[in-house]
Parts: sequence; C-alpha cells; structure tokens
Amino acid sequence: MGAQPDRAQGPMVVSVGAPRRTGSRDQDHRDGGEFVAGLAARKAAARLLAAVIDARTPLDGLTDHENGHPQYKALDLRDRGLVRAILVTALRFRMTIVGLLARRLEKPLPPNATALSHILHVAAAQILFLDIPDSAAVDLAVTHAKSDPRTQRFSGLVNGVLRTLARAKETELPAALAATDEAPEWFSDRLKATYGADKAKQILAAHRYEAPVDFSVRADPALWAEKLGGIVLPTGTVRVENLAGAVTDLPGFAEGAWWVQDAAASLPARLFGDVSGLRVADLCAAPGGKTAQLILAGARVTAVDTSKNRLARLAQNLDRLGLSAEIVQADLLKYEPAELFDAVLLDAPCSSTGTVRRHPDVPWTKTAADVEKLADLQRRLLTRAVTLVRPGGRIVFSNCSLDPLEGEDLHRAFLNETTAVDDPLRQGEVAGIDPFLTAQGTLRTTPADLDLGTPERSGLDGFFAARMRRAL
Ligand SMILES: C[S@@+](CC[C@H](N)C(=O)[O-])C[C@H]1O[C@@H](n2cnc3c(N)ncnc32)[C@H](O)[C@@H]1O
Repeated sequence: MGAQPDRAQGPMVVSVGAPRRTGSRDQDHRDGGEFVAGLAARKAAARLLAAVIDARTPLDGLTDHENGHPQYKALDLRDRGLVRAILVTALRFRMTIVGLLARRLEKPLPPNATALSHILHVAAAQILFLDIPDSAAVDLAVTHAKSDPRTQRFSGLVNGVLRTLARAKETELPAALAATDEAPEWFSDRLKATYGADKAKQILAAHRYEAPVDFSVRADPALWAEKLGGIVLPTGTVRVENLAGAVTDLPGFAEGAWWVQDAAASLPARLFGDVSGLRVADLCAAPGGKTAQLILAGARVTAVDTSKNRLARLAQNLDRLGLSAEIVQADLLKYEPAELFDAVLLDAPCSSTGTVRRHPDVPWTKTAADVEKLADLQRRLLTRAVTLVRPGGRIVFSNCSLDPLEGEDLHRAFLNETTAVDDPLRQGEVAGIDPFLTAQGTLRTTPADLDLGTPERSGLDGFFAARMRRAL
C-alpha cells in the first residue's frame, strides 16, 4: 500500500482500485512467452512520461481517447485510468520522487538514461502515493527494465532502488515532501517574483491537491448542490469534493442541467453586465463553457474558434444543454464578421499555469519563453478583438495564466497602445467576485484563494480578466 503523508504536507493515498491478478488480454505484454498483467499499462505510462518530460508534449493530448498516443489507446478503459493516475501523480510529485530516488543512487543517472529514469518514476509514483501493492509496482518495473535493450543491464539497480524505497517510505516521505515545492525552477521563480515568497508558497502547496469538481448550473444551485453532494460557492458555482465515478453518470448530465466549469472560469462571462438581447462574440470559444453562460444570460452568441475538433466538442456540449449559437470555425486574426458585435469575449489561449492542480504537466511542458510567446499572441488577438466590437461596446479579455506577462502587464501596456479604454470592475457589481478584484479594477484568482477549510475543498483556477470598451 502507498504511504500516507501528513495532511499538512501532501495529499492522501490515491485509490485506483486493486490491480488485476491475471492478465489474459491482448494488451498485456507478452514477456518471454508469458502474459504479464499490468505491464502494458506501466510501459505506456513510462512512454507517455517520456513524451511529457523529454518532448514537452501536453498530457491531455496524449491521453485523449480518440486522438491520444497509440500505446495509450491500445489499453482498455480501466488501464487507461491507471495510466492517467500514475502520470498525474508522477508529475505532481516529481521533485519529491527525484529526491527520494537520488538518495538511493550512488551517483546521479547520466542525462541520457531517460528510459531508466521514467521506469523508476512510474514505479515510485505507485509505491509512494497510489493504492497498489509495492511488490507489484517493483516486479513490473524490473520486468519492464529487462524487456528494453536500453535498460536491460540496469534491472538489478531498478530492483534494489525500488525495494529500498518501498521499505523507507514511511520514514522518509514526510521530510522529502517538505524539502521541495515540486516546481521546476523557472516556474517557482516567476511565481515568487510576481506574488512574493509567501503567496507563491501557498500557490505551490495548492498544486499538490487535485482540484475539486465545479459545476455551473442552469438554475437552482442549492437543489443541484444537494443532488450532487456538493456546496454552493459565493459565486453560484456548485462544488463537489471527492467526486466518485464519471461525470457522465451523474444526475442532471443527460438532461443538460449543468456543465463542468471551474468557479474562476465562470467569472469572465459575467463581467459584461446585462447582455440580454445583445449580439456577443465569444472569440476563442471552445469547448464552450463561457458560450453557454452568455446564451443563458440572454445574449445571441457567435462562437468562434480555430480548432475544428474543439468546435465539435462545443457543438456537442451546447446540444446536450439544449442551447444554440452561431458556430464559426475561423482564425480570429483573419475573421471578418458581416457586422460588428455589441460585445466580445476573448478568453485567449495561454500558458495555462493557473490550471496546474488539474494539469500537473504544465510546469514541465511549458517554459518562460512559451509564456512570452503566448503573451505576444494574446496581444495580437486582443488587438484584433477590439476591431470586431462596435464603438462603445465592451471587451472582456481573460485567460487561465498566473503570469502577469499574459495578464496585468499585457493589459496595462495594451491600454497605452490601442483605441480601447479601460472599464474597471467595481466592488459590489458582480456577485461573489469582490475578493478577487485588484486595485486596478481587474480580476485575479489563484489556487491559493477561496479558503474553505481544507486544501481538498479550497482554491480556484488561476485566472486574469480585464474589461475594456472600444472608444466612441
Ligand atoms: C482557453 S481556450 C477557450 C476556452 C473557452 N473559452 C471555454 O470557456 O470553454 C482557448 C481557445 O482558443 C482557440 N484559439 C487559439 N488560437 C486561436 C485563433 N487564432 N483564433 C481563434 N481561436 C483560437 C483554441 O482552439 C482554444 O479552443
């Protein structure tokens, strides 16, 4: 069984269900003529970890059921769930695992021993944090190492390192967790420079917990909080901690009573004020959470996005909710609507550093240079967005980055170089947002905000939003 670190230092053991005892299915890897149950899942986990760490490939794409990595798609649903649990854990606690493995290695692994490193990390995540017998995790890692010419000669080392890790975890894990904030240097440096050491520490501590699941409801949050076993947040979002099972099986899914949307993500679409009867463009719309909010608020919405696949998801989501919008596949930089809109929302593509609780791969797949590149793209998209709204019309710019280069700094610089004028948010204007308003009248949330008593229940995605008007 996995160790149970102190609640103050890390999350509880993650249960992924008992491993299968026998393996008789095609995807279980044939090793020396025998099927080895669970080996294909561990191999896929190590392969995907290589893609994330060595090639900076986002985990969501790799684990997409339709377009994901072939080694992942070859697994059944249960093993896919196991692989995701291993990877999310291995990434969330990457530096703790690095520290505990390093203690057992006489000298650091050479930089080119990446295959070996990924096998060790996949096994360590299981041993330290998942509800999987240590012996299974160790045996599968050793079998895996033996089966790969790059790691064959290290199978003894894999065995020795992982067995001592399993024996020492109860005593060593709490100190190892306390010794790191889990973040790569570029990320913790930027957080400290932006928020100061204390708040940066709180944000990084929040990243050690999987986010609760938030639901935006069409109506009657109190009723849905009761049905879903959650609470109603001051913003009107229904929050469910420890959701068991798939959201598609929950009451209200089939009839389109709600959609999954982080409480922070639900704020930008509410910053326009009354939109009933207005023509509003959601300019980076897919998968459509904010489009749905705008339609329900009474707007006639045009949902624009460049991605065909993501727009298909938007269409499906709106369909389930019984809502309709004009859907346009276009690159915003080239989009030419027939008429100007009354208001536009630009929820721009960004570094997603505000979503690390859900996407612990982000700090490992993004770099400071990516943040700069994305900030530049957002500035160009925003310049374009302003031209699509009628004079006097509102523009809301938002993204899920924690970095001021994509938020506060971009907004300030933009106001100096455009025909848009600032339209600051005021206290008391929108229910539930006052705690997140800055002195400049912009909105800023972080995973360290919204303290609801326990880390598992608290927090918000990191979001920035600003409101402007096109000059008359
Ligand atoms: C942060 S996501 C939007 C999330 C969405 N607003 C919601 O609430 O569900 C950013 C979106 O921008 C789209 N995008 C990126 N570049 C674009 C461009 N040049 N033109 C239009 N859409 C673009 C991406 O395909 C992606 O769907």
